[in-house]
Amino acid sequence: MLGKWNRNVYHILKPLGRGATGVVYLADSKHGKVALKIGHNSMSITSEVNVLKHFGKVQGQILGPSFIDTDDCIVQGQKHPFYVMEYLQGVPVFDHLKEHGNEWAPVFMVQLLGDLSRLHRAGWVFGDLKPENLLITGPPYRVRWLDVGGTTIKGRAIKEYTEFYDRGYWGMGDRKADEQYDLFAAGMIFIHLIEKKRFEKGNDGKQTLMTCLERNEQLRPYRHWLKKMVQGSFQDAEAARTDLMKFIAKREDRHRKVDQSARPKRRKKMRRKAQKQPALVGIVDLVLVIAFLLITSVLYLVGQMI
Ligand SMILES: Nc1ncnc2c1ncn2[C@@H]1O[C@H](COP(=O)(O)OP(=O)(O)OP(=O)(O)O)[C@@H](O)[C@H]1O
Repeated sequence: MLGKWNRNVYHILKPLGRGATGVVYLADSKHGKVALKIGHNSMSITSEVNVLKHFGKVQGQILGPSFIDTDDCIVQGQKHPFYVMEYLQGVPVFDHLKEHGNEWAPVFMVQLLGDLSRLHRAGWVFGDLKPENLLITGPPYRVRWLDVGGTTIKGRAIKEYTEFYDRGYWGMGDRKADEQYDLFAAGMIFIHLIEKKRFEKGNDGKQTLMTCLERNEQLRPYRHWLKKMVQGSFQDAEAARTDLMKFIAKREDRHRKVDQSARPKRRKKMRRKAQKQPALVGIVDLVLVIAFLLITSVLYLVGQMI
C-alpha cells in the first residue's frame, strides 16, 4: 500500500481489529512493524491523529501508541484516510491476570493512574476507559492504552463511553470531561478485573456497587479506596495513585510481619514437637515393656501350673 502524499510504503500483514471508526492492520514499514488504521471518514481519523500527536508531547511519556504517519490511500479507486502508529505487541489485561494472577491488578492500576495523571495535567480526559482499551506489553510488564478516539478536552462533554464504566449510567455523576470521570472508569475497571464479569446496575446503581465491594472477598480490602474512586472523592489521579500505593505498601508490610511472626512460632512449635517426641517414645516403650513382662509372667505361671 502506498501513501498518496508522503509516498511511504506499507505492507499489510493482517487485521488486528475493527473499531467504530475504521479497521486496524498490522503492517510492515521502513519503521518495522506498525499498526495502521484505515478509516471510514477523514474527520474521525484527523481527530484521532490530533490526539495521538498530543500524546506524543505529554512530557515525552508513553501515553498510548506513538504517532508515525498519516496519509490517504486509494483502494479500488476509492480514497481512504489512514494513520500509522506504534504497534503495541501485548496481551489483553484479562489474559495477563489469568496467567500471572490478580496481584497484578493493583500494579497496573498504579501505572494507569500515573498515565492518567500526566494526561489530565496536559488538559485531556481519556473518556472511554475500559479493559478492551488496555494492553499489557513486556516483560517488564506495562499497561498501555489503545483507542484514543474517546479522548476529550477537559470541561467538554464526554465523546464516547461504555455503560459499565460510565459515571452517568450508574447515576453517580454527569458526563462532563473531568478527572473524576476517568477515575470512576478506572475504579470500575479494577472491579471488573477482580469480579471477572460486568454486572447489572439494578434499581440503585450506587447501592449495587457498594454491595459488590463488601461481598467480594478480593475487593473488600480495597473498598475504601474504590469507594473514593467511584464517588469522585479524589482530587486528582495523582492523589488516587498515592493512596493506592500507600495501601499496597501497608498490606505488604502487614504480610511481611505476619510471615515473620509465623516463622519463629513454627520453629518453637517444631522444637516443642521434638521435645514431645522422646517423651512419647518413652511412654510407648514403657507400655511395651510392661506388656512384655506381664505376658512372660503369665506364661511362667501357666508353665508352673502345668
Ligand atoms: N497500536 C496498536 N497496536 C496493536 N493493536 C492495536 C493498536 N491499535 C489498535 N489495535 C487493535 O485493533 C483493535 C481496534 O482498535 P480501535 O482503536 O480502532 O477500536 P476499538 O477500541 O476496538 O473500538 P472503538 O474505536 O469502536 O471503541 C483494538 O481492539 C486492538 O486489538
